[in-house]
Amino acid sequence: MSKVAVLGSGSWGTALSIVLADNGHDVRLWGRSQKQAEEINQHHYNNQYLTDVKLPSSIVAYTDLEASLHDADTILLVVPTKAMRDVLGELRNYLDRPLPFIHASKGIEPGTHFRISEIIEEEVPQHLRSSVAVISGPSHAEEVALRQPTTITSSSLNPEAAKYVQDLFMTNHFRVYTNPDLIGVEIGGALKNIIAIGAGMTNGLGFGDNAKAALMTRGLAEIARLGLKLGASPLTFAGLSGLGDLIVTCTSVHSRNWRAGNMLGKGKSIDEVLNEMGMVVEGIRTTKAAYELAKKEKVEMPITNVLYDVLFHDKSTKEAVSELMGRVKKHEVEDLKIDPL
Ligand SMILES: NC(=O)C1=CN([C@@H]2O[C@H](COP(=O)(O)OP(=O)(O)OC[C@H]3O[C@@H](n4cnc5c(N)ncnc54)[C@H](OP(=O)(O)O)[C@@H]3O)[C@@H](O)[C@H]2O)C=CC1
Ligand SMILES: O=C(CO)COP(=O)(O)O
Repeated sequence: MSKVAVLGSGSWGTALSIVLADNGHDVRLWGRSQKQAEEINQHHYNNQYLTDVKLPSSIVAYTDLEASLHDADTILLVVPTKAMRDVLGELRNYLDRPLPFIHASKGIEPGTHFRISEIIEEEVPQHLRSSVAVISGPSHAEEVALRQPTTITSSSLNPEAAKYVQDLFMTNHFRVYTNPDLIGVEIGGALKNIIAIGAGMTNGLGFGDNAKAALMTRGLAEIARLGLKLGASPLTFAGLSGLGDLIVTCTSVHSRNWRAGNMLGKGKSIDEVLNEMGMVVEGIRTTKAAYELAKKEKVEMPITNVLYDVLFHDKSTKEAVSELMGRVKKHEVEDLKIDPL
């Protein structure tokens, strides 16, 4: 059995801690809030992030990062993307041995356009990490915490590391596949959040299922277009970390990205939305990163581009829809220009 330091005690870190504890692992769940740590250690609840879910008593909460890492043999990072560098920067001061790093966060960093595995590689010296892996797929914390059937993918450039993650998490209600396409898995997980904001927005504007299906399908096309340019396999985008996660995030009331988009579609400002959410909406920052990356790579991403203007340049949501619907005529599948019979 492993001793896992889970860094990030929000909804997803807590839900994954339940999976690990159910599998018999020792979990040290690190977060910033003393009040929350006391609630977990004394009463076995994290009600701020997972209301009314009783946690296994083998989950021990920490606010001292060094103490949480003391005898850990595995690190699971689950903080929002914007906090990743700060946490890694502190963590590396407390390690004196190489450990496997796993992350479960979904984002791309604006400016550098790094995926999270790349941020880990930059922040943690090689002699302190034995491998880097990601776990990603259609998995709302609220359902995982209730032990409802969930499937997910683990990926690493090191096949043994992906298998280690599979063994670490796999239970009879949490099924883990492996996929060697690290770029595709991380890009799919991060970019589906942009499309989910758009899907929520169409709902807020009063549109129905046709608009949602259109955004999801054309959204997947542009995610795959960028992913392929970056070296991902096209098949990954049809898998759990691509289409699977896109479906769950664009159609579930649990999705914070969908809910944020829905509020924007109803006319709320971005500041009002963020104040009301109280949880991370990764798609906002990732929209900026993907917008920049698409420009740099010269990849056409029309949905990302209009959402960038809505989120960062006050374009109205109605204008965004007209702009998308009024684009020049296109082939649906760029490479498939079959001559008519
Ligand atoms: N929720 C889900 O269903 C899923 C989420 N994810 C991904 O997991 C990642 C985490 O999301 P999630 O747990 O849902 O987010 P939540 O909003 O539920 O919680 C965020 C957590 O991050 C902590 N945090 C915020 N800023 C910092 C910081 N600077 N340093 C340390 N800790 C910080 C918060 O602490 P505090 O309370 O002190 O502010 C809180 O514990 C995201 O990348 C998300 O996309 C992936 C799959 C599913
Ligand atoms: O990634 C998720 C589900 O797989 C969670 O999505 P949200 O961050 O939109 O809630």
